[in-house]
Amino acid sequence: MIEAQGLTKRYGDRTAVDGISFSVHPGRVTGFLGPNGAGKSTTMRMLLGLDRPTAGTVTVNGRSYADFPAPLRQVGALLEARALHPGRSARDHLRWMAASNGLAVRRVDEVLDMVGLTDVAGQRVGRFSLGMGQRLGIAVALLGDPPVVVLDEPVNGLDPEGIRWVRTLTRRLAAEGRTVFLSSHLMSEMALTADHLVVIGRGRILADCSMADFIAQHAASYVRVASPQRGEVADLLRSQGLDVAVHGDELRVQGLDAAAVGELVGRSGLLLHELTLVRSSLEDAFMTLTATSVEYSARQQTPAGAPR
Ligand SMILES: Nc1ncnc2c1ncn2[C@@H]1O[C@H](COP(=O)(O)OP(=O)(O)OP(=O)(O)O)[C@@H](O)[C@H]1O
Repeated sequence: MIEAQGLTKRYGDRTAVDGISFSVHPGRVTGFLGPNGAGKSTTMRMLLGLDRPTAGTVTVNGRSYADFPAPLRQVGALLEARALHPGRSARDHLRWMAASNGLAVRRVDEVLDMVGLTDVAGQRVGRFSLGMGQRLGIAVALLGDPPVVVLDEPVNGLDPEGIRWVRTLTRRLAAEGRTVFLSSHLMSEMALTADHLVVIGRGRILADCSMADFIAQHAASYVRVASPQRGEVADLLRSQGLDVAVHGDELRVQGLDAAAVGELVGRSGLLLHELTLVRSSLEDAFMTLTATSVEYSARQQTPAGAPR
């Protein structure tokens, strides 16, 4: 389990992470979301002992990363493209990582197989594509068979097959009882992968809840209604106290489920051509929740003198 308590990082007068507390539990995939500059990478770097908190703590199974005698056995991590020796082969890179961390060299072929790099294991990593480099980074993360796996943007540079592979892999790691903590900009992918979400904006926690609760709380679903008698249907639904918005040829109705809307209209004898429950996506929910954080960071990044 990963636990952050009052975790804070300041760079000069800029607060990148502002006193956040959260827990990442084993047996499920926890997604870590936030707009650009929200503090995700800084949090992950502190978790992995690459940056020192200004205040607060972050621990893995009760200990700081720096206190683990063999960290790769405890926490496997993929951060943004790591420095690889371009002349070394993928297999040699993994062997070197295994040897320098006291891990069994036979594990190298197992992880090469797990990430689908067996056929190219002898090639120099300098000639690897971005996606192959990501797979190698994931192989390093899994080398020590760790109970906790932290992946920052693991699907970057992967093709659709690779993206699906990361989804299956992370879900399997969680099903094996591991703690899986994952960031991604691909919302549709995160919606399919994560069970739980921690969302940050401007260095603070905006949400820490299940995926289902997040979507239910932060984006509204509605019933799409199409009818040749649109005006009468709208009047009827409004007379029942429902919220009805007109969008082109369709009505968007909130306050009742599709079956109940259909029964109401059906009893009145009016005609219906379409009745569909439209569920909001994770992306809608994320945009709603983080709108202010995004505006803030957009303003922050406007160059001096540029029109606003
Ligand atoms: N070494 C540093 N020195 C100064 N400021 C930094 C440093 N690292 C990060 N920051 C600032 O801290 C804030 C959080 O950055 P961080 O990279 O953690 O965000 P992020 O959520 O990972 O964003 P992205 O999705 O763009 O990677 C940003 O405002 C960033 O400019």
